[in-house]
Amino acid sequence: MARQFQFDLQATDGKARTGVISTTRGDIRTPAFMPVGTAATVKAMLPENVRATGADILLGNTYHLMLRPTAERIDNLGGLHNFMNWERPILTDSGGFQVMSLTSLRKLTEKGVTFKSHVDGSQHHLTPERSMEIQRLLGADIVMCFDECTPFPAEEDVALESMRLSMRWAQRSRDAFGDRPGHALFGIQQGSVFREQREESAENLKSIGFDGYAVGGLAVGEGQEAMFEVLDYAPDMLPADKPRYLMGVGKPDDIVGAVARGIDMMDCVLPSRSGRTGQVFTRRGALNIKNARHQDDPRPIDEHCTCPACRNYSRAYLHHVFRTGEIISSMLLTWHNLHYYQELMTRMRDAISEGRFDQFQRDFHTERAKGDL
Ligand SMILES: CNc1nc2c(CCNC[C@]34C[C@H]5C[C@H](C[C@H](C5)C3)C4)c3nc(N)[nH]c(=O)c3cc2[nH]1
Ligand SMILES: [Zn+2]
Repeated sequence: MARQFQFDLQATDGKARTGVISTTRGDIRTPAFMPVGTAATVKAMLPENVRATGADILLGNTYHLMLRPTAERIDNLGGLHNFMNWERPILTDSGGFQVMSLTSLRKLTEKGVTFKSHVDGSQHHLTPERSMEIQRLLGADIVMCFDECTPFPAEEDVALESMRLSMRWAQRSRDAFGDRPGHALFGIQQGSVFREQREESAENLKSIGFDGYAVGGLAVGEGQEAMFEVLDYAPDMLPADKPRYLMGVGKPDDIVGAVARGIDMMDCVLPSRSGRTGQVFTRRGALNIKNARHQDDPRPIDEHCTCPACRNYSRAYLHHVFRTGEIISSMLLTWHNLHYYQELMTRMRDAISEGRFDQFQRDFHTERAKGDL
């Protein structure tokens, strides 16, 4: 039977790679940026418009959906793809990251995490086994191991224990996931900013065996310099023939730097969440449309951009509808940001295919140095 989840590397340029992950629900062009669908929706976007920006895969939200409307209800309604009208691949995180960042009343033990719902205060237990069941009920094409994202900063011995817990949970996740053709399970490397711990984690994950490997425990406040220092070696510890997913990244310049260091997949709330706060991304860097300086500006956000916001609206208009709190503001700014991110991925894939990624990186930073936003 044709392998249902297949990563075909098509070109490399230095450490940067481009290829295609073929799945039963469609192909994912890498390097890939995955927009975030928080509670079964990419906020302010219709799924067909998310697709129009160029997205091949979305993120679902295990933590929110398990609380409301519950994974069982979504399963009874035909799964998350059907529920949110997105028929292409969906990746779901395992829920642990959110529990640690959203809930205060929680207890972490070898078994898993016990916490109180921020929705109605009800008590919940998340374990590797329950996380695998929830992600199966949601119907995710790519499932993430249940892990603990080690907080930053962490003492070396604390980070070591945290990583080893995640590795025991990775084995339990693998065992509970079972054999599910057409569905993939990704392991998550931990080890904070400690090289030997990153190595031990990678070796542990490789001995268990996964369809893809995530670099976890980054973008947690360490800053870009420290993150790039870890990315200078951590991805290389993971199998070269499997997708490498950097979790929670990031700003456009983080993304370019991560791709240059061998990362294939990324997710971040930034383009959608910041769009709703007026922050928009351009080749020259980010600007905030609510700034009064835009109120008479007839130009589009970015004259190179072909998104509906840049084709049909001025900065003055976008400034106005943001200031007046019009719903169209969230729609247009989110659409522009997601389009900008996908266009950045397209430009990187083309540059890697044509062996000119170094030139792409130089041009990317030169453009941003020009200012005149
Ligand atoms: C921002 N920095 C960062 N993120 C991280 C995430 C979440 C990735 N995004 C998924 C997520 C998280 C939230 C917000 C949206 C929807 C849904 C809930 C899934 C994206 C991480 N997730 C896991 N399982 N492990 C990590 O080490 C980790 C490290 C991160 N460092
Ligand atoms: Zn645009």
